[in-house]
Amino acid sequence: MFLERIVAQTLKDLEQRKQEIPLEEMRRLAMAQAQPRDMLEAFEPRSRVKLIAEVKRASPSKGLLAPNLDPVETAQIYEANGAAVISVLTEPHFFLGSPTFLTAIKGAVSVPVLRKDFIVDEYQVYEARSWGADAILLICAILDDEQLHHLHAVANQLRMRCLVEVHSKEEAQRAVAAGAVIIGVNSRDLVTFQMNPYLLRDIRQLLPNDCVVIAESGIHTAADARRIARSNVQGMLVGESLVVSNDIPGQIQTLLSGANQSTQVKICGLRTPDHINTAVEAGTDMLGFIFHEPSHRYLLPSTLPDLLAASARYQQPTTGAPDLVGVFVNKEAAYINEVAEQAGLHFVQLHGNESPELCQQIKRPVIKAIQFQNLEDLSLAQAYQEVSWRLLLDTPASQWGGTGKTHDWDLARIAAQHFPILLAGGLSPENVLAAIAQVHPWGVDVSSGIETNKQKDSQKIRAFLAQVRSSEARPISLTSLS
Ligand SMILES: O=C(O)c1ccccc1N[C@@H]1O[C@H](COP(=O)(O)O)[C@@H](O)[C@H]1O
Repeated sequence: MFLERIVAQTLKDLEQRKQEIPLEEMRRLAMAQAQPRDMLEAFEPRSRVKLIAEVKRASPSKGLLAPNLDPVETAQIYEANGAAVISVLTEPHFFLGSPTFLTAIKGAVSVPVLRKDFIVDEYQVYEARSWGADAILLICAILDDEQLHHLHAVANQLRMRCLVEVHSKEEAQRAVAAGAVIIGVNSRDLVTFQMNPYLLRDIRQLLPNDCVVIAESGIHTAADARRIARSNVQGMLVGESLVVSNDIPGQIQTLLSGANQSTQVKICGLRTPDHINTAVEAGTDMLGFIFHEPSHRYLLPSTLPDLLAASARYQQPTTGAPDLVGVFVNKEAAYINEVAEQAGLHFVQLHGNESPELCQQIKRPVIKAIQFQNLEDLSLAQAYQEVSWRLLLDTPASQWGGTGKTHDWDLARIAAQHFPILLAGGLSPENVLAAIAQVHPWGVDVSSGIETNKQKDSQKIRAFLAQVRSSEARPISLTSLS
């Protein structure tokens, strides 16, 4: 396994460096440094996803990426375009890095600098500080609990922050137990190098809300950035897609605006592989399935896995893989949890008059539909906001939802100023741009408006998504990122 090879090489190199500068001397050099910059502060305000931009010339999974990259110039471009932290590899054999890159970058930027190496020995922590690093990476997969606690403590004594990287639920629990406050979820399998786009969401649910969570690996497109933003992360660590880009400022803008300013789209009421394929191809973020029997869009929950298996585009492991949302009306919590588990749902949408207590019993993040009729309903929404992942505003109706009728967007705008909302009810390719401009929702949700004669219409699905994405093709200002 490549990890073992890197660690073995790291230990070999380390022995050499310890001969040149003994531990006591390295500790003294570390202590003599000026106070480090606080990486935790770089993630304020936590409501926005920040960028940790990585300087690297090569990687074990991809080989040479940018062998001639100028480390300092690249770091300065990153900072000038909104990166909150610069990550630097100093490992020379697999990443073509160097300690001189780190020291030179630290002197050339004003944001915190992270030493992102394979740290297994306290000597490397002192070394990192003596080179100017403000923070270090600790990889759970190469450390036992004792090492993790010890290295974390040494870094803290030096007032450095640690980014503690995890690849599994078990490692996430170990990181939390070690006192980690900044946790990186690396979605790339360390043995196969395969990406698991759903790992982040699964692990995020286990991490305390006050942790800073960083999405790591395979973040290339605006769709990837929107996907990680659905997992309530505070940062994304990006290397490859930046260093190989011939337009680094443009790529940073794509990712930051994808995470912070894009509109999430849910295409709802799907029942056929063709329409699922169309929605995925057109770039939807969420696929919705109606588990409410009276609806003409009803789908028997047990048929969802087969439906997805027959949808080639959903099966293709693209990094922007959409999330699955099951829509329920006034069902028991136990039933909802069972369906969610068996059908592999990522989110549960509760569209009836389910209580806040029931929302709390659901084992998936809840999207709670609210029929928002007047300003007094804002306090009702507040009660649900505490127990749901997102609030959905739909048009009040006796059949609960999917009416094709719009509601008061002025009221919706007021709600959107208080919470991130999913706007539903009567949206269509014709009116969705106006809705976004007026309400500024976190996301939009559509069903009737992409149907013809009560059947989904591929052309309308494409047109709807094209309209939403066209609203995002505008530059963002750097001040709006801070
Ligand atoms: O679509 C349905 O039949 C449905 C039934 C019961 C609860 C919710 C339902 N759909 C939700 O309604 C909105 C879409 O509204 P529209 O059709 O675009 O006006 C969406 O949230 C669906 O999940």
